[in-house]
Amino acid sequence: MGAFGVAFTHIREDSGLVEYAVAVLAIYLLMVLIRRPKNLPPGPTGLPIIGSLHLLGQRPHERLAQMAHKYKPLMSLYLGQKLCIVATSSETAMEFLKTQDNVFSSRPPLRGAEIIFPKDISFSDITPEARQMRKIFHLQLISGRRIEESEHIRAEEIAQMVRSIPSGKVVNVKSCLDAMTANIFTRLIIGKRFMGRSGMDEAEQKELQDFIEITDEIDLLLGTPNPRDLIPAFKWVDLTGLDKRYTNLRSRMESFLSKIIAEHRHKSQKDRVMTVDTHQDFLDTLLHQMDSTDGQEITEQVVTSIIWEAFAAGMETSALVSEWTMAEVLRNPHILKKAQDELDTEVGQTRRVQESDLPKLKYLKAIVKEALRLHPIIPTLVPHQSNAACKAFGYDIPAKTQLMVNVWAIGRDPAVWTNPLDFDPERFLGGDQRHVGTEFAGKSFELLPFGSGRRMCMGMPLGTLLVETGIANLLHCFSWSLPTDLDMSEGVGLSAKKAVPLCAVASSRLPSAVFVN
Ligand code: HEM
Repeated sequence: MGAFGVAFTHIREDSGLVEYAVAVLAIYLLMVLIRRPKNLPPGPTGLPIIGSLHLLGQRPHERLAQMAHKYKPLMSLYLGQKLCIVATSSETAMEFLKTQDNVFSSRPPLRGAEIIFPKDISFSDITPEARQMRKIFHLQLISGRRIEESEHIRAEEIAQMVRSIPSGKVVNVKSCLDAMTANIFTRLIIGKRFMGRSGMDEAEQKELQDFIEITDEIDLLLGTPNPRDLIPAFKWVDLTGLDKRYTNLRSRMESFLSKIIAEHRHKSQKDRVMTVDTHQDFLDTLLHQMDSTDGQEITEQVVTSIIWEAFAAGMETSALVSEWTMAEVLRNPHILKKAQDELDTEVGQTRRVQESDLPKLKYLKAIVKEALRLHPIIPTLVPHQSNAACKAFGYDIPAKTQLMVNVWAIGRDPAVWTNPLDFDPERFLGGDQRHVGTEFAGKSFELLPFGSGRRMCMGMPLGTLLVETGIANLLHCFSWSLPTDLDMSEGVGLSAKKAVPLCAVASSRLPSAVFVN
């Protein structure tokens, strides 16, 4: 059942409330029909009250791509009562993310985000206050200087991951990537290492368990559409129980972090439980900012939002891209071989890959780019919203219209990509002259796994560095084979996860001394 299905199951369970809601909505609907704007892009008519929600199915990006065949690459539809436009071509994406980026750089208000992440970056409009947060987020976590300073963390965690992989046995590759990514992010952000530690006491195990549950719940709740966002008559009733879950989650996030803040404040770096790093982590710098402005600009509420947002935005996305990339390489042995040949030539067999090797690894980089084309983790981007009425392609788009850009469908458009469903890194290396200069940093509108323009992913340099170095190490250190046929299906929901975790057999291909360092 898709995320929309999950949300509406709760409604069906409480039929009394449904009757009440239907009566109120019938009246409301009449008013809406009378006020429906004219000259919109084409799209499905939709049903009363729910609009076209029922058409979205388990993987909305797939259904929207099918609908775009019928209604053209710019279509409009109602999700509940919310008017949405969907861009499904590089031209329409460019119109909204570049030409009219200033109009479409707002976010629609989402009840979940308002409660879970008040005063955040990703779900707020770019106000002067938010600009200040974005600056701090950039400077203290993901700027070039910060990335350079934290290289040792990524190197140590990747080394730990390859050491933990047993030779000749079936390995759950997804779990290895998840643990490595989580450790990098927890060390960068709160100076702690949670995963794969032995000898944890009860309090530490509880802390780890809390961390996993909170991050899973954030992911689940943000991926579950709330009828209150889509159908104004539901605004006053929490029919699905989602609001209660948001509030519970937020208080768990606060209490988890207040303990960590207390540790940061009251213990010296050396004494901190589980602390492994001596440099300032992201939380240290936020607390410093908070103290130096007397909490005027940055309050503990803001710190809580930004810290959890950094986990939510960077951790799972990077791990999922890594898993899809590995899966594509392992099901294409000729690509695996070519990548290993490149690694042996450029790095040799007497040491592991380091970040400084990456500029030489052109084929490896093309592999990651190709995985991002076929498997963008946020297939229709985080929703944008117009902050003023505008015209596009001859249509009238009212203010407060939601924009979805189906980057999943754009990356598979046969008019742009030759054999779009084939995994073919060569297409970026001269195999298709049209794509020799295609990149994913927001300038090539046929490849937008990080979006483009003002709301583009802020963490792209860190995310790609982590994915490329992790994948390079896994391919360099091990020969790989698949124990069974690889299931490449996508799970349900708004983000593109692999439905079945990747498992494979790894055998060491480098001398054992290489694994020690
Ligand atoms: C390879 C991994 C990643 C992928 C595929 C990815 C993808 C995306 C996408 C598609 C968006 C939405 C863009 C839009 O709405 O137009 C986004 C937003 C964002 N990402 Fe990433 N991301 C990744 C890693 C990271 C990392 C490591 C961080 C930082 C720790 C990060 C921080 C953010 C933030 C703060 C936003 C919100 C930007 C805004 O609303 O202005 N991401 N990301």
